[in-house]
Parts: sequence; C-alpha cells; structure tokens
Amino acid sequence: MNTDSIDGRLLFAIPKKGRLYDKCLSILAGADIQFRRNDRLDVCLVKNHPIALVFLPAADIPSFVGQGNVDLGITGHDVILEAKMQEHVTQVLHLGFGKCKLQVQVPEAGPIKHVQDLAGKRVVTSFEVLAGEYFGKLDADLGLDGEKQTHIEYVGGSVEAACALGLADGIVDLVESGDTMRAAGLHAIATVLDTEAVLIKSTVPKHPALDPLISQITSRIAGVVAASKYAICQYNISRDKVPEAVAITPGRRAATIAPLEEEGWVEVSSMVEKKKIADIMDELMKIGAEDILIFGLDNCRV
Ligand SMILES: Nc1ncnc2c1ncn2[C@@H]1O[C@H](COP(=O)(O)OP(=O)(O)OP(=O)(O)O)[C@@H](O)[C@H]1O
Ligand SMILES: O=P(O)(O)OC[C@H]1O[C@H](OP(=O)(O)OP(=O)(O)O)[C@H](O)[C@@H]1O
Repeated sequence: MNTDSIDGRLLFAIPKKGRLYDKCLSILAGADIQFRRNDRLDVCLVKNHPIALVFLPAADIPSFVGQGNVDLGITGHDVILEAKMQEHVTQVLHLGFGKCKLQVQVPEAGPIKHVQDLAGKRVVTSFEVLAGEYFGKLDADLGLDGEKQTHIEYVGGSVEAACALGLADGIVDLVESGDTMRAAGLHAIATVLDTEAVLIKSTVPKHPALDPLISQITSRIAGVVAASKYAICQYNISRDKVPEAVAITPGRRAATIAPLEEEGWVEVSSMVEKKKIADIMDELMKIGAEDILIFGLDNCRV
C-alpha cells in the first residue's frame, strides 16, 4: 500500500458536519482511528490503519456505500430509507446516538388535529420519499386520488418555517427535544419513523479482501458503543440476599460474586445500563446493599 495515497485503503464515510459529526469523532477516537483533518479537506488518510476517511453530507453516505464506492459509513437510519438504499446497505451496528423521530407536525393553534385532517392538503418536508410513502398509504386508505391526494413539496432546510410562511398546512421533519417544533408554534400529530445513527457497509462489497478490516473496525466501534451504554455496579451484601441482588443486577452473562473477609458477606460486581443506574441503586438500598459504587467504562469488548 502506498502510504500517501488512498489506493488499497478501506474508505470509511463520516458525516462532514451537522448533528452526527461530533459523536462520530468520539467514536473514531474510541476505536483508535488516528488522523488529522486539515481545514476543508474531505479525504483524510488514517495514520495507524490502511483506511481513508471520507467526509460527506450525511444524506449522500447511503448511496456511496450502497453503490460500493465507499466500503463503510456512519449515517442516520432515516437517510438510508430516504435514499431508498435499504436493499443495498447492511446496517452493521446501531450506534446509540442521533436518536430522533420523523414526525408529522401542524400549527398548534390551527384546525388540524389528526393526520387524517391533513391528508389531501399541502405538506412540506426534506424527506419527500418517506413523507410521500406515508401520505400515499393514508390517501389510499381514505380513498383520495388524483388532485385530491396530499401535495408533498421538498425544501432543503428550515422546514419548520413552512406553515408560518403560508407554504404548507403541515410538515414532516425530525424531532429530538421538540424545541425547534415548539419555537415554530407546531406540535406533532403522528410519527413516521424512529431513527438513530448506524454503521453501514455495502450489501455486495466491491472489495471482499477488506472484510477482515471491516470486522476489526466494527468490533472496536461496538466496544466504544457498549462502553458508552454500560457501567460497572459493585456493592457489598449479606450472602442470604444474593438471589434478590442478582435479580436486580443480573449482569450481561452473570454477576461476579466474591466472598468478603467478613463472614456471611459477599461483593457483587455486574454490568448495568447507565440509564437504569439510579433505579438500580434505589432497589439495592432497599434490600440492604452497602458501599454501592458505580464505575464508568473507558472502553470494552463484550
Ligand atoms: N435533532 C436531532 N437529533 C438527533 N439526530 C438528528 C437530529 N437532527 C438530525 N439528526 C440525525 O442527523 C442526520 C443529519 O442531520 P443534520 O440536520 O445534521 O443534517 P445536515 O443537513 O447534514 O447538517 P446541517 O443541518 O448542519 O446542514 C439526520 O438524518 C438524522 O439522522
Ligand atoms: O427537536 P430538536 O431537538 O429541536 O431537533 C430538531 C431539529 O434538528 C434538526 O435540525 P438541525 O438543528 O440539525 O439543523 P437543520 O435544520 O439545519 O438541519 C431537524 O431538522 C430539526 O429542525
């Protein structure tokens, strides 16, 4: 391999900006994929692996990967469906970030209360394929055809302004916290899709020789994702309470139980989901656990 060229390297597409960018950089750092991105440069050679990173718009990544021009990529599940690339890419890993919903939204103060009231009217969106499929089914269910069908119009951004500008009766857009939607005086009346960031590869890879490297990178990224999701919970408890304790902290395979010097007491150590930590600690306190400690994970392979 020529160390100064992309020839022979695995091409790995990363969103060049936007909501997924920072999280992707953390994933790459956690997987020890080392690179330096010079200003405005969209192709970047990795120093410690035969990989080149290609920084692309998130919406273009499914087609690049699906057509085999790029071997691996990170993007949103939503844009894979929007690009109609679900048959051409394999979703290797769910990455646990970029979580949001694609929702139908209408003015809060307006007359439209249900999605059926919006059918046949004007909908503005950046997701014309997904919105088109959604309203296509709804129109068919309601017997709306020809001119009576819902009019879907594409805009590239600031979708939330369309109703206030008189361009639309409703919109289809992404919602995470709901702040954008509320600030625009809108509320959601239906969910088209739940989405999150995913690691994808081509369903029919152009470079099968790269499969071992793809597996290695996938396993590293899976470790980083698991480390961000789990923590270690360690506590002391009297031996007779062990059955109740392991019901609360069963671990991934099984909890580790070690005897303490003090007669009748054990130490329990177990992986727990971070989002459940407060509830788990409450439950452990109730059954008499003591010295409950939570340790974060820098990285792991599980
Ligand atoms: N508010 C959000 N919360 C979580 N994930 C989101 C959010 N908005 C978008 N995403 C995810 O990130 C992907 C890219 O969206 P983003 O708005 O960052 O796109 P972009 O158009 O490339 O960037 P920019 O908005 O800077 O132009 C979306 O397809 C979706 O999967
Ligand atoms: O529910 P919220 O937390 O407010 O997030 C939703 C907003 O996030 C995305 O846009 P983004 O802010 O990425 O910018 P964009 O409109 O330029 O795509 C999306 O298009 C919504 O507008």
